[in-house]
Amino acid sequence: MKVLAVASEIHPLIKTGGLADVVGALPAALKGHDVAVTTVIPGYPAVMAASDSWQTVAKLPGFFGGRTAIKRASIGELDLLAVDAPHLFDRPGNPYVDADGRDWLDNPQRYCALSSAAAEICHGLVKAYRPDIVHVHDWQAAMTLAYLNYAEAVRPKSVITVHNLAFQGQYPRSILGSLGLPQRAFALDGVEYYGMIGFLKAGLHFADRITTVSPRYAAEIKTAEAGMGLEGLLAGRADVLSGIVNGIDERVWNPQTDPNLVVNYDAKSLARRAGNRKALEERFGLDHDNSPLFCLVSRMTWQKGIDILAEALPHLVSSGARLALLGSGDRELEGIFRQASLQHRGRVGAVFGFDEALSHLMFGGSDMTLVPSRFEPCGLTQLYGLRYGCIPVVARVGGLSDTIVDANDAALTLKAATGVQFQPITPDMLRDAISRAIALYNDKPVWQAMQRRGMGLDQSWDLRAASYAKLYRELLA
Ligand SMILES: Nc1ncnc2c1ncn2[C@@H]1O[C@H](COP(=O)(O)OP(=O)(O)O[C@H]2O[C@H](CO)[C@@H](O)[C@H](O)[C@H]2O)[C@@H](O)[C@H]1O
Repeated sequence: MKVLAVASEIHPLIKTGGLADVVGALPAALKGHDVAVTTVIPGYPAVMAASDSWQTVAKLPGFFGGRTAIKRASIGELDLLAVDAPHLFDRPGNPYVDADGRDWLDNPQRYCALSSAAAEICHGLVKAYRPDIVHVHDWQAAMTLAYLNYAEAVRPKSVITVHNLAFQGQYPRSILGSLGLPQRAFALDGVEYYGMIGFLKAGLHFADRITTVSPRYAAEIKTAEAGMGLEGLLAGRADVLSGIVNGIDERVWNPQTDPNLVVNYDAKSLARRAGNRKALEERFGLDHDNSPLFCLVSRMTWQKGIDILAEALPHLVSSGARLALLGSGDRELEGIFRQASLQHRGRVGAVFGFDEALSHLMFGGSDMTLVPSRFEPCGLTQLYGLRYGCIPVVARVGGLSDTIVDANDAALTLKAATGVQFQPITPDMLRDAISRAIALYNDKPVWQAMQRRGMGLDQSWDLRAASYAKLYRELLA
C-alpha cells in the first residue's frame, strides 16, 4: 500500500516540536506493516542541504509566484518529495516566523503551495507514482484535502491527523484568489470558518478519517472546553474520529546507546545516571548535591503551563529541589525564568533556545520531568522521561492522562505506577504534585521500581504503526 504523507516538519531534517518526531518516525515503523510512505515537505534550506542526491521529478512553472520543482531523495529510511520553491521556502531559521518571531506574511500561500503540490502528486504529477491514501498532518498540510475536493479528478482516500488543535491556520477571505481555489470553496461545506478561511477546518471537513494523538484528546476535542471552536464539527464527525497514542523512536531515544549522554545506562545500571546529572549541573550552573533534580523541556507557551510552574517554583526551591529548564518561545516567560535563575542561583538553571542534544542529556540526568500542560494532545517528553528513568510529573489531561499511571496508593500496591499526575491544573495542585514526587524520590526502593517500570514499557512506534496500518486498510476495504 502506498501512502503519501504531507507535513511541514520532519525529524531529523527540520523540527520545531513533536510533529516532526511523529512524521519522521512513522514511515520506518509502517514498513513492517507493508505500508510504503512517501512524505511531501517544503524545501527549506535545511531540507535541501540534507542530501546531495535530490532529483527533479516534476516542474511547476509559475507556481504560487515562482519556479517550483518537485525533487525526490531518500534520506535514511525516509522517501521524500521536497517542494523546492525558493521564493517561498528558502528562508533561514524557524520555518514559520522571521528573525523577530513574527509569522511570515505569506504563510497561507506557502502552506497552500505545499498542499496544492501534494494534491497534484495525488493526481499523478510524479511519473509512475499514485498513492492509495493521502495522510496530512496539522493545518499546514490540511488544505491538500480542499485542493483534492475541488479538482475534477479521482482522489485517494484521506486521513488527517491533528497534533494540536490550537494552531488552525485562519486567514481573511480576501486571500482566497491567491490560493488558487474557486470562489465556491468559500462555503460552510468548504473552507469557510467563522467568516474567514480555516485551513484545519477544511481538512477536518473533507477528510475520510480524522485521527488525533491520544484517545483522551480525541474525546476532549468534541467538547467546548477543549474544542477551540471546532467542537461542533468534530462532534458531528465523531464516527470517523479516533485517537492513536504517539510512540517514540527507540533508535533515537535509547539511554543504552544515546550519543548525547555523557554516560550510557540501562534499567540495571541506574546509578550510572549520576554521570549525566553531574554534566547537567555544570551546564545549568546548579549546585552539586543529592537533592532531586526536576527538568522541563518545552516550547514556552500558555499551552505548556510554564506560567503555572513559575508560580510553583518558590515551593520547588524551598522543598530543597532544583530545576533545569530548556525552552524557547514566549519572551516574557523566558524573562521570568531568567530572573528566577538569578534569584535562586544554584537551584534554578535555564537555557533558552532549541537544543536537541541537550534535551537528551536532560532526560538522562534529571530525576523528574515536569509537564504541567493546560492541554496536551499526546506529549512526547513524558514518554522520553519514562524511557530514561526520569519520572514524569504531569497534568492529568489529554495524552498525559493516557500514558502515565499516577502513583496513588492503589497503583503503588499493584506495582503499576509510572509517574505523578495532578488535577485541576493550578499552581496549588502542581505544588502538591512536586511534594508527592519528592516524597517518592526519598523512598529509594519505590522510586527505582517506578524508574525500571517506565523504562520497560513498550513505547515503540511498531505498536502504533499497526493501528495506523489498520486504519488505512479499513479505508481501502
Ligand atoms: N527547547 C527545546 N530544545 C530541544 N527540544 C525541544 C525543545 N522544546 C521542545 N523540544 C522537543 O520538541 C518535542 C515537543 O513535543 P511535544 O509532544 O512535547 O509537544 P508539541 O506541542 O511540540 O507537539 C504537538 O504534537 C505532538 C506530536 O503529536 C504531541 O505529542 C503534542 O501533544 C502536541 O502539542 C519533543 O521532542 C521535545 O523534546
